[in-house]
Amino acid sequence: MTTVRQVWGTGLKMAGAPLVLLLVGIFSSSNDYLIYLATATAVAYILTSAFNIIYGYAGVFNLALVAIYGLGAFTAVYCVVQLEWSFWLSGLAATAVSALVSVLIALPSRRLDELFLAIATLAFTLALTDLLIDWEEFTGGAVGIFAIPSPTFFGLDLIGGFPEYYWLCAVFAWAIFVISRRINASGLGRRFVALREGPRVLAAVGGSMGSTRLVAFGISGAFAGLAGWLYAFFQLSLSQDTFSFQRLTILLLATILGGAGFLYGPVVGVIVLVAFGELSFASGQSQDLVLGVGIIVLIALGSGGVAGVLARLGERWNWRRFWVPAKATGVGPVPRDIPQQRGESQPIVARDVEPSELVLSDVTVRFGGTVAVDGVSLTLRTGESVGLIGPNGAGKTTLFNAVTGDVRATGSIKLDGRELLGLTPEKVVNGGVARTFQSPHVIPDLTLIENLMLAGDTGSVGWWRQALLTPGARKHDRGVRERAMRMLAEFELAGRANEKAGSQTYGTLRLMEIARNLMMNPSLLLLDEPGAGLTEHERDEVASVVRRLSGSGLGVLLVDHNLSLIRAACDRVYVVDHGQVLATGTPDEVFAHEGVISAYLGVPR
Ligand SMILES: Nc1ncnc2c1ncn2[C@@H]1O[C@H](COP(=O)(O)OP(=O)(O)OP(=O)(O)O)[C@@H](O)[C@H]1O
Repeated sequence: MTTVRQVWGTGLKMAGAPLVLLLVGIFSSSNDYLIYLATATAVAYILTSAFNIIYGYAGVFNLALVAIYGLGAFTAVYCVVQLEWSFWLSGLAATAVSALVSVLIALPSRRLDELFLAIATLAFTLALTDLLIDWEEFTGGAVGIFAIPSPTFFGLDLIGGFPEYYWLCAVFAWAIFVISRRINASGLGRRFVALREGPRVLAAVGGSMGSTRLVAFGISGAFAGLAGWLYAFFQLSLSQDTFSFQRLTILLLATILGGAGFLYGPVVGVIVLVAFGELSFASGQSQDLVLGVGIIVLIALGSGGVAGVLARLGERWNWRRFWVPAKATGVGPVPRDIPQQRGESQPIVARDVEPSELVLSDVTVRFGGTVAVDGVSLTLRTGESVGLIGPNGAGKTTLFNAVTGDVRATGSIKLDGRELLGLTPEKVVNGGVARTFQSPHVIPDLTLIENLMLAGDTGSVGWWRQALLTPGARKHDRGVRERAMRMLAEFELAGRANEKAGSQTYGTLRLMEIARNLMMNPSLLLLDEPGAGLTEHERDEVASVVRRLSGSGLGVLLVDHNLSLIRAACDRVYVVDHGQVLATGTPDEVFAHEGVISAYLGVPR
């Protein structure tokens, strides 16, 4: 039974899209209007996929995409009409120019937050539109360009609106679908998800917001340029309408209505919008009215659009054995043959940790007039667990933030002699210092194994190999998945690998966050209040995990208010108060220290 289902699933996956495109082509080839509609739908699908990659997968609201599409269309026509290049070369040029310009837009805005980035891309659209209209040689100005020559392929005319041109567009639509699916199931897809769900999560797993954004802009720009090229030779005339605001609205609507972030979202969205368009045509209503109704439907569907509704229904009625659309997570099936229980005798980190030393000297952090950390010096070596305690507001988290590059500090923070001050959080993580947060930084919509796999790509294959899911990238991916499963087993979480992080207890999430950090093979681990909000049993589990971590060679710096956890887990303790080190020594020594007792009980020193 399983085998039949597997064969059916694989067959559907491999042959489903080409079969649908083939049937559409055969069915509509005898009718001019239907073939025109089918071709327009295929081109619109490619453009919508471009927006789905950048917005649906990576969460970047890039309003410049329609302008990039227009740029691709005009570049292709310029290459053919003015430079007399071949049709195919013009497609290559349109795709490359669009990808390049898209990356150039992203470059100055690498560190902007979402809203400002959206405004920046909108400003780019306005500027490019004006520029293109003024550049008459390139765009034909306000009038546009007419009489674009039809392409030929080995003597065969590919005239827009005729079946041959549909087949060309169908092949490209299929290729874009395959690439989108591969991105969806790759490490690159995971990075996009992390970017979408929170840049701090991305940095915590060693990814760079700036470069992940650049890749998303590049890929979506290339898709949009390709769509522009196909559109230009389909219409055989071009005007400013190619990148009008109405087209932008339709693009947004198709992506969000279909289901942003879902592989099948653009397919559904484009089909629904084409149906709406036909409805407006048949009923004699204006397209704006139909668009308005579309937006109302969109609001009624809630987030996730049509694909989201199908996914919710599928989960409720257990349609999983048939088909349920899945949102991009960058994860394939979870292996079943991995041990579910940890081996107590085995260390958590199954590798030799390189000896490492973190040395903080005279570290100071100021927030305006507040000195949160005031000249702190401490050391942490591999193979030891060190506690950092102090009353609320003493500066413990700020000190963590200084080490991990989350706040500016003065003084010196050296890892094996290399200065960490001034490095970005992802560079610190990639240098071997990982951390957890006071409230766990996880992606609630992803399962536990998916959350772990986000961190499994350090030192991995390049982004383009991941995007194309080459054999090397596939092998790497399988390795990451198996390692994530083993890591979950080490924390006795393997049984919950497929459960959403959002439905887990604090205790599970804290262990999962530690496991995710271990996926990056750090030398030193900073744990910020791992015992907060846990039951006594869960706190004992955390203490045992910390002991096992330092026993297997890692250096652990542990902040917590629970002194029995600190006593059970730590070899040495630093006590801070008002940003300064008050005492240091073994747990027994510091807990007997008068100044520590008065700081905790609030008695004047
Ligand atoms: N981003 C910030 N901007 C301004 N002040 C801050 C900021 N972060 C921390 N502070 C201040 O710095 C001081 C130290 O705060 P911090 O969170 O590091 O203390 P803590 O020891 O971790 O406390 P807790 O145990 O309650 O988590 C506090 O006075 C806090 O108000």
